[in-house]
Amino acid sequence: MVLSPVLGKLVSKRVVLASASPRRQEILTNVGLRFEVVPSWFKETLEKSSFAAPYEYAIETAKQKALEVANRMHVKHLRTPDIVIGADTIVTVDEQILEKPVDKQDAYRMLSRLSGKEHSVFTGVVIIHCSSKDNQLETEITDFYEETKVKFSDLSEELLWEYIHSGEPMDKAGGYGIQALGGMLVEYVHGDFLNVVGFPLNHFCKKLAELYYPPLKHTIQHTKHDSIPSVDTFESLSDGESESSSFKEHKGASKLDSPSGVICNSENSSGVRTGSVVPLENQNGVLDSAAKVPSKILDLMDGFKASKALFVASKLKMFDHLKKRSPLKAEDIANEVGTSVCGTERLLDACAALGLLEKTPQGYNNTDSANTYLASDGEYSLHGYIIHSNDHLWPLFTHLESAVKEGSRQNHRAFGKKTEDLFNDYYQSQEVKQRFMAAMHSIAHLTARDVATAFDLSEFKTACDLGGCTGALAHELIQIYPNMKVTVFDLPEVIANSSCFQPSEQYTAPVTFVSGDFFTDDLPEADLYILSRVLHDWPDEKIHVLLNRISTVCRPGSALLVAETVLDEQKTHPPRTVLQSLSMTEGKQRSGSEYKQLLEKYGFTNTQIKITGNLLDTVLCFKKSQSSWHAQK
Ligand SMILES: Cc1cn([C@H]2C[C@H](O)[C@@H](COP(=O)(O)OP(=O)(O)OP(=O)(O)O)O2)c(=O)[nH]c1=O
Repeated sequence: MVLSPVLGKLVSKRVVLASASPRRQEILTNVGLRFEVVPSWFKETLEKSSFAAPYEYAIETAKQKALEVANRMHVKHLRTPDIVIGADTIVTVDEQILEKPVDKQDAYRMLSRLSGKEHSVFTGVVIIHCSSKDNQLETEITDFYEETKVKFSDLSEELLWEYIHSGEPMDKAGGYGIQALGGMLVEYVHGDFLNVVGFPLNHFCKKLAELYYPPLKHTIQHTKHDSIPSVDTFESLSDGESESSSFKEHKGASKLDSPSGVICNSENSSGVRTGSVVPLENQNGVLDSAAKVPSKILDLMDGFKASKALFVASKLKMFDHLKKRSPLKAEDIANEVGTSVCGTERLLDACAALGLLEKTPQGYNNTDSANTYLASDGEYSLHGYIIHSNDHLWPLFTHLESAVKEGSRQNHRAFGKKTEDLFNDYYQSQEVKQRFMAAMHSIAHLTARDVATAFDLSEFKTACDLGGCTGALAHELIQIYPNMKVTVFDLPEVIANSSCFQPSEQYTAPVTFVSGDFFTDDLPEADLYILSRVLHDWPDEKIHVLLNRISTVCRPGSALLVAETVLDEQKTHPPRTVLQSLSMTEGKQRSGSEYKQLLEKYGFTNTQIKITGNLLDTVLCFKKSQSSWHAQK
């Protein structure tokens, strides 16, 4: 995200493009945006004459398309996206709005009106920020439009019909596609070319920049406000929650039309910024001089301290104590946990500085996030995974230098044991086994909804989650698809310990647990097999055995759902997954095309990939009939 770092602000969000237009998908994919495509069902039938200007019609249509998708995802699929993007492109000539032609005659009518003339192409775009409050969908809508002027040459009847017979006009506004054969009809274009193709990318990036970083009032008159902000401005910001709160703060500021919150602090200090020694801020509040602070690099340098503070506070169950009773002073917590008062106070302050706790004169409180994700009994507790990160990943990563030099996992240095012995240990020590399962459960529970709903799986009557561990995904599946019967297949030691992770509610169709080794034992029959966070862990030889076995038991028409984080084709995104590879397992993370290729090798076809933008993406593929698979091999 070098050219338009503002798009990086969307990385941690569930972004949905409410459009079936392959051009829009391509434009946004090409700049590295990760999003889901959910075409809108809204019929483009608004009364054109009720709009004062054509662009108002395009914006309203775009808005209705996006709102329809946001509502449908919220109500029907129980998934509220963070951002829905909608667009509508129209062509106007002689004050008439032209949309997509309904048939060849209609295309002829449109193109002959455009022949030899200049016309306008308008794209209306809306960006809807969604949230869910008391199960109600709440939306904040931002819209804009872009106009591009296009002039056609005089078109002969012959050329016109030849073009129409090419089939190109039919799914395009005004009956032409400037990006392909239609380009030959065009004498000039004034304005954004991509706007004609269906998505005004430049204006979109500027709009996002305005939304996430509105210009400061005191500097705006000195700055030309027509460029996309510089790299540091956006990339230095962190992911996740803090991002959405920064969005709110800045949006609030823009509504009030005067700096407030974070921005206000920088303006207050502007009083001392008159001398030449103190660098001036640019329109985004970032220092402009050569002395500007490389905050991203500084954050990376300090990242390990923040991780360790989180790990230790979790290990000492400070978030659990604060969930039970708060506010608590440092001495109270130190007494409960058995730690020094001064050390505890420093750790609690660090957690408050990181936004995990709130500090008040009465003592410390958990934030909502700490209650949900950090307390060990939180609804989506990550406690298990945090402890695993502290006890297992941290020691491994302290030997990263050796790992890079030797190109291998450093279990021998970190734990004094070879990888195989360490693995066997997991199934001997009850405590380590429980800890590992708790870690897997944390992530599976947190990602279950995403994985279960990325595709409509209602056609499958039976599913088998191979390596399904505690059954977190299986339980989510039967909640969403009540007619589905789900089996969890995992090692006997895992199944024996899974009972303490079962949800308290009673389900009418319980999950079945079957023990076995998916490399050697018979796999249960199912219409849908699931491999969630399995493939990236194993070397190619093992994957060969596993996929071969699944392919053999899979009937034609049955499917395999793989849940993993799918890397981009360059394999540098998302960073969390790229960093995970540094633990040097024998397995590897893969890009979408690599998963597709791998699955095709084992007779799976029609591969569809859903990038959820969250922790796990999903790949769904179907078993080919035996004959066509063998014919291809
Ligand atoms: C003028 C012109 C339009 N187009 C396309 C862009 C849009 O996809 C289409 C206009 O129709 P739209 O209704 O804007 O979009 P769509 O139906 O393709 O997709 P959705 O409604 O699901 O968002 O015309 C070109 O591809 N090239 C061109 O030169």
